[in-house]
Amino acid sequence: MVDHSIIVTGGSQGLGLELAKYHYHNNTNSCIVILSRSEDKLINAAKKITNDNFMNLKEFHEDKSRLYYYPIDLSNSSNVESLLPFLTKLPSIQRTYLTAGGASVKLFKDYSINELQQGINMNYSSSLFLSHVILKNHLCKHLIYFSSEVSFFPFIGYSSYTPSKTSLKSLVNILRQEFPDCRLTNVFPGNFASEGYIEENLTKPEITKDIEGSSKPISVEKCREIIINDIDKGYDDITTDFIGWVLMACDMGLNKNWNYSKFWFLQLILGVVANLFIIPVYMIILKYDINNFFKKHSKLTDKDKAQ
Ligand SMILES: NC(=O)C1=CN([C@@H]2O[C@H](COP(=O)(O)OP(=O)(O)OC[C@H]3O[C@@H](n4cnc5c(N)ncnc54)[C@H](OP(=O)(O)O)[C@@H]3O)[C@@H](O)[C@H]2O)C=CC1
Ligand SMILES: CCCCCCCCCCCCCCCC(=O)[C@@H](N)CO
Repeated sequence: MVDHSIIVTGGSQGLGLELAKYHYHNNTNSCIVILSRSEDKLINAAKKITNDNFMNLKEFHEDKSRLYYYPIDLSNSSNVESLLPFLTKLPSIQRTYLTAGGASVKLFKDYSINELQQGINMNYSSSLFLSHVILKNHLCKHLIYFSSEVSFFPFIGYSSYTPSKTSLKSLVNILRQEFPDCRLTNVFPGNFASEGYIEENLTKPEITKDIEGSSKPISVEKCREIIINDIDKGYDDITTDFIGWVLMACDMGLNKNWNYSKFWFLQLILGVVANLFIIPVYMIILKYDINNFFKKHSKLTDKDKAQ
């Protein structure tokens, strides 16, 4: 008997698909809805989750299927508002995973204006608008946001991505105050080997790879396991590797009263000590490395010009 629903945005690939698959097989009394832009990708994902027992949410029929897909660009505010009638038809929504997002990683000068707009759309608007529809209409009491470890520490290469992920973190802190009855989880993943991650690595500058080297990519399954375990234990600020935990410690500041993360008190102390003694040294070394990167770069482009 289906008695609740779980929504997963970005459910057509990567971590979103993995979360949908997990809940479909482990919560057999739930109805799962996956959302993303591409209908083809959604249908392929639905086939991976269940061989043929899935439907378009527009034809919702609780007794016929437990898996629904809905093609939608979640960064389009009027599209998102028009989802409301479909969402209200669902059995009570227990969790909403706002997984949609993704990074294109290169130097600022190498983006087109359109790519910069896409960065905001995918990583901020896509979670902002759906949260509004859900919270305003009391449709779900547990929303899970996907920021990133980069939201604690912005660095070269991620200019089209990090500012939006930091905005999400800030949004969640405000919404926790405005919706005290709701559980708002913020996940800050480190690298994990999804389709999106493989693609971003094709353009990622060497210096960016060097800086983020301590966040070794884990598998999508492992990432899902860490997140679900932490959610089940009651944590609401979740990182997926050690460097993420350290970076969160350094960033706690005014958030500390709203942070519910693993060993948060230890984090708070470590953060104070690291900000005083370790980070300033690290930042000097980083500045030196970035200078060298640009020197090497300009030598290479000079060579190009000479040829
Ligand atoms: N992989 C990593 O190393 C890390 C990832 N993250 C974050 O975790 C989340 C999942 O990452 P990952 O699995 O790698 O992502 P992928 O890039 O592999 O997949 C992104 C998903 O988001 C969907 N999507 C993108 N834009 C929109 C939109 N405007 N409307 C609706 N759906 C959209 C895509 O589907 P479609 O193309 O069909 O729209 C796709 O299903 C993302 O938010 C990402 O930023 C955070 C830290 C590290
Ligand atoms: C003591 C202080 C030392 C500071 C060391 C800095 C290390 C930075 C690690 C950042 C890892 C970022 C992983 C997430 C990347 C991401 O979100 C994308 N891959 C998206 O797909």
